[in-house]
Amino acid sequence: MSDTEMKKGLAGVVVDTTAISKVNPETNSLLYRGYPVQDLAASQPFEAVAWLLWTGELPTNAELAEFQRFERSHRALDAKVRQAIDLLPTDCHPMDVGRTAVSVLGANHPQAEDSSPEAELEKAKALFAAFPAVVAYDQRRRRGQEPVEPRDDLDYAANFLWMTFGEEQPEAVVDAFRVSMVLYAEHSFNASTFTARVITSTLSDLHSAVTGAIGALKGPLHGGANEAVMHTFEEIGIREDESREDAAARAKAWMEDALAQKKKVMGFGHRVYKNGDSRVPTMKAALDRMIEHYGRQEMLGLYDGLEAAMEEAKQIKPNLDYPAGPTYHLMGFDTEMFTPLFIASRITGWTAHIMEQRASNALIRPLSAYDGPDQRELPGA
Ligand SMILES: CC(=O)SCCNC(=O)CCNC(=O)[C@H](O)C(C)(C)COP(=O)(O)OP(=O)(O)OC[C@H]1O[C@@H](n2cnc3c(N)ncnc32)[C@H](O)[C@@H]1OP(=O)(O)O
Ligand SMILES: O=C([O-])CC(=O)C(=O)O
Repeated sequence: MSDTEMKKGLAGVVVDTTAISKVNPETNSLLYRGYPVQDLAASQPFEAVAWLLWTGELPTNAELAEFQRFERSHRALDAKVRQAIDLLPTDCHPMDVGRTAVSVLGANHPQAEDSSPEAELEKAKALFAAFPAVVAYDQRRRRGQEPVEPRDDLDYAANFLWMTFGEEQPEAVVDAFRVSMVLYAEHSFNASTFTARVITSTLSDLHSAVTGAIGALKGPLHGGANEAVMHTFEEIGIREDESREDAAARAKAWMEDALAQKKKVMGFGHRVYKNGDSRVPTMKAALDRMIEHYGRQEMLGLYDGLEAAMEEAKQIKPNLDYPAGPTYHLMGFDTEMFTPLFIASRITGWTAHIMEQRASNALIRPLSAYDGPDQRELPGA
């Protein structure tokens, strides 16, 4: 690329190095600090994956136990955050609630303006621990339900579901949720992470960078796609008593019609992976387990029908948001809450990148090619 060549959307441009994750479209693989993501999803608590992303190594048993103690003692919904959320309408988008909550947490953090590595790690851990209560509180207030206090005998994933639904969830459900958290945690220089890095590159603070990242994640071309996938399913119509075959046929017809109208269908395609998203097989397996658990074969029909029709027409593969959306639906989350779940997970990757950017900073400021009017004189001059 010459110095002046323009790359719209920065497609194909390498902006910096990172040691946090490796997205490899050739081998269709994703490594977090060298470990295949599917191996982490098969064996690690989400707390251990967060630690890995921040520090570069999996925690020892003692480190994990200490971090889990910290996480459990920082779970309760902050009173000021609760007040701020209560000022927001119950029909605003839950991503606005998440964005506001992080902003309030930043404004009230005693080390808000301390960007030392120790303070950054402390803030990342506290944010990781605090965010599930924001999602759970917001989900419940929208349903007119009282908040549920965290339980410190449950791990991150089990407690997240407990605070949201007020009932302990079966092991299979907790595990599928944990898997989704591990898979959503990190993906190199995606739009929201890049936003966090741009903000950090001005030497702004961690909570500002995460708040900006949430804004970038909200859009349907990025994290908002998991919500949009469910809107597609809802538009097609979810009929619990329908056979898998009938659901697939209706979904296929819907997709053919959408593509004939040149619509973009969320949950398909990816800027980096052109041959399938490395995380989809693991997330799809978790979805299959949920479909089995809840006895909802018609959901599989909708899933398969859309995927097959897209493959036939355009050979475009599903991305992670495609299996994640129906998984969260089956667990009982409202559709609008899906992208805040992505925030809860990606806080780990964002904050790891914020620390990496700060440790080796250069202001991120690309050039633009001007295509406005030539220099001209003011009228009457
Ligand atoms: C966790 C995540 O954030 S994963 C991404 C989540 N986002 C989505 O699911 C949104 C839907 N997908 C898309 O919009 C795109 O695939 C993106 C934005 C993710 C990546 O796009 P890009 O690499 O910029 O490719 P681009 O959008 O230019 O697509 C290339 C071609 O494939 C088509 N295409 C790509 N994705 C889709 C889709 N989901 N539905 C229909 N057509 C699509 C485009 O229309 C375009 O066709 P054309 O060349 O005939 O104009
Ligand atoms: O990498 C991307 O562009 C989007 C994505 O899949 C992610 O952030 O998980």
